[in-house]
Amino acid sequence: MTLEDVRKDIDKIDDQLLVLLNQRMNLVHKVGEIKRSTKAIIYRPEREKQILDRMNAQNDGPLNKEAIEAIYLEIFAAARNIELPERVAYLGPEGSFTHQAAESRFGAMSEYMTLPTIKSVFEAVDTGRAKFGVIPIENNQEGIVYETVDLLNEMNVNIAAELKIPVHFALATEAENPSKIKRIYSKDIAFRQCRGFLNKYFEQTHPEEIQVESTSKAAKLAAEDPESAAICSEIAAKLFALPVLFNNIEDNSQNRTRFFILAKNFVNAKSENDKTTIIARLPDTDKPGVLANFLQDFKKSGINLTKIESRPYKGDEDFNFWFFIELEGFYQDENVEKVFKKYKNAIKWLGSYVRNT
Ligand SMILES: O=C(O)C(=O)C[C@]1(C(=O)O)C=C[C@@H](O)C=C1
Repeated sequence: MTLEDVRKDIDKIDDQLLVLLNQRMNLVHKVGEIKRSTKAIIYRPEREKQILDRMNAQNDGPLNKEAIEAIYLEIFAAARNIELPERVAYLGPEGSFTHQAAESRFGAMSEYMTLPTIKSVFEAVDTGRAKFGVIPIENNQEGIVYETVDLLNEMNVNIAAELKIPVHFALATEAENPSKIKRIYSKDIAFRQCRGFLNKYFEQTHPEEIQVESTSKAAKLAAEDPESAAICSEIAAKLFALPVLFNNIEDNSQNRTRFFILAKNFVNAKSENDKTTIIARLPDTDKPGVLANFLQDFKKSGINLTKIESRPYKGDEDFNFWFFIELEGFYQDENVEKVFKKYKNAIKWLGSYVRNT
């Protein structure tokens, strides 16, 4: 078979794929009409997960799980846009890891709002300027983002979904090789996380390290200065058409960030593998046993708590704390409901959503 022949066969398959994709989108359009008449929610992460699991179970390659997911997430995003175009706000700047996270879930067709602070993303969702908001909640190396936790306590928005993405840094530059690089731009945390790489490749030349407020700003500056490089995300390098010289230069390749997708008045349907996030404002936490008894009630009901963080009441003179808590299960599960009922005045439910591994 010649290259021409194979390409002809590929064209035939693409023709069929397009017909099938459009048939799928016609059905999605019908789903949209049904949902509009019943005022049902468009974004159904648990249904998307169910489809992905079904596809992966019957897949026998050569596409791997990640490739299937990437293709299908783009199909779902296009489908949601056909049902109803939804605006997505995310913590910028463009090219940030949050941008990457937002695109991985909402695809290329969605309308995005790039906002400068976590608070402004919450406000955009709260006021309806955006249907969804994407913000970081924690990094597995650096810990929790307290600003996000505090805003979840203060504002009234729900968690519609979580997603975790690997944090990979690239060295992007117009320079041909590391010896020509005189300056490196990046964020303090990125310099810290790539120290091993920097020591190895720049042991002789010691370029100046210039700290800027974001890795996308670093990419922008490096794109204007051929004697420099940026440590940035791949998406930022792409945005400023900056060639990537080295990929995955972080010392710890396990580095992952978890994001929440926020929405107003959002309730998921139960899936097979749910998590729930709540805030607990227990009275009298300075008295012995209050917190212990509360935690015991979860244990007695067989509920696994996966996270607990304590936060101070702002403006409070005493040392009282409220708690950010995550647990396994769905808010309507009998055992979860029972504990929630007992503490109904102390618990603020933020969301139950399908677990993203
Ligand atoms: O099944 C639905 O509820 C749909 O809206 C369809 C669909 C899909 O493309 O399969 C699209 C969006 C939802 O998030 C889940 C699934």
